[in-house]
Amino acid sequence: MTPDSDSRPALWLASGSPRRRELLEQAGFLIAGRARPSGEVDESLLPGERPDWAVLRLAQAKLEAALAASSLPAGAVLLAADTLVAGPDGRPMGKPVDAADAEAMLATLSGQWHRVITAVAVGTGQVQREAVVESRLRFARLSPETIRAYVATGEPLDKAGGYGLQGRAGGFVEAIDGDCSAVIGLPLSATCRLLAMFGIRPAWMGRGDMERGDMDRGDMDPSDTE
Ligand SMILES: Cc1cn([C@H]2C[C@H](O)[C@@H](COP(=O)(O)OP(=O)(O)OP(=O)(O)O)O2)c(=O)[nH]c1=O
Repeated sequence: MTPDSDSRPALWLASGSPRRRELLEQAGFLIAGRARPSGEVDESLLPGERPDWAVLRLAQAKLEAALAASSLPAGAVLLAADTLVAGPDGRPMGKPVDAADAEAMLATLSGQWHRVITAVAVGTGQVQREAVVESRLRFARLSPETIRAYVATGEPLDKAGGYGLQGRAGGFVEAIDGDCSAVIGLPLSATCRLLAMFGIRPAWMGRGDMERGDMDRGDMDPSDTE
């Protein structure tokens, strides 16, 4: 899809995460392009910051940085997100800095319940809306050999908490209470709801449905909502 010449809403990704792109495409959204941030977004956490506050702050910061980069076409609706793991003691875990850090994270999660929290922010230069979705997962006990071998695959290094539910670490998860898509990086149900507020729906729904306004998620003006 090319940038909209007629100002119809078009989805632009303020994210470089391949998982987020795949999840949106899997749900049937057309992605007009990637909106790159105006500068580097500092993802470091504030002292004592709660993980649910941190993901919201960071998703908003990513969205704002991309909105600040000019040259987006009229009708561009941007989407950004952030995911953090909150360890068994509640402390936030971002992406591991190296293999040793990944091993330490996985040892902390071994045999324990923990939370994965994702915030998604959607908006234009005028209006932004956000959602925060939290899931709980319990890991099986992981031996040091399992942890070492898993980290050696390289899979954990670009993922919060040092694992990918959608990958080899799917075998570590004994129980999950929440939204799998949110764990992988983008809560699809909440995202569909937010995008619908901006007039963006999956391509398979067709524009006829949008124009008739007969879908349950309503094409509302996001500025009319709380
Ligand atoms: C827990 C978990 C995280 N992740 C990923 C999702 C996110 O990409 C990543 C968390 O890092 P983020 O900082 O949220 O995102 P990102 O840097 O990958 O991408 P961007 O900021 O450009 O949008 O961890 C998985 O893929 N699977 C999982 O099971």
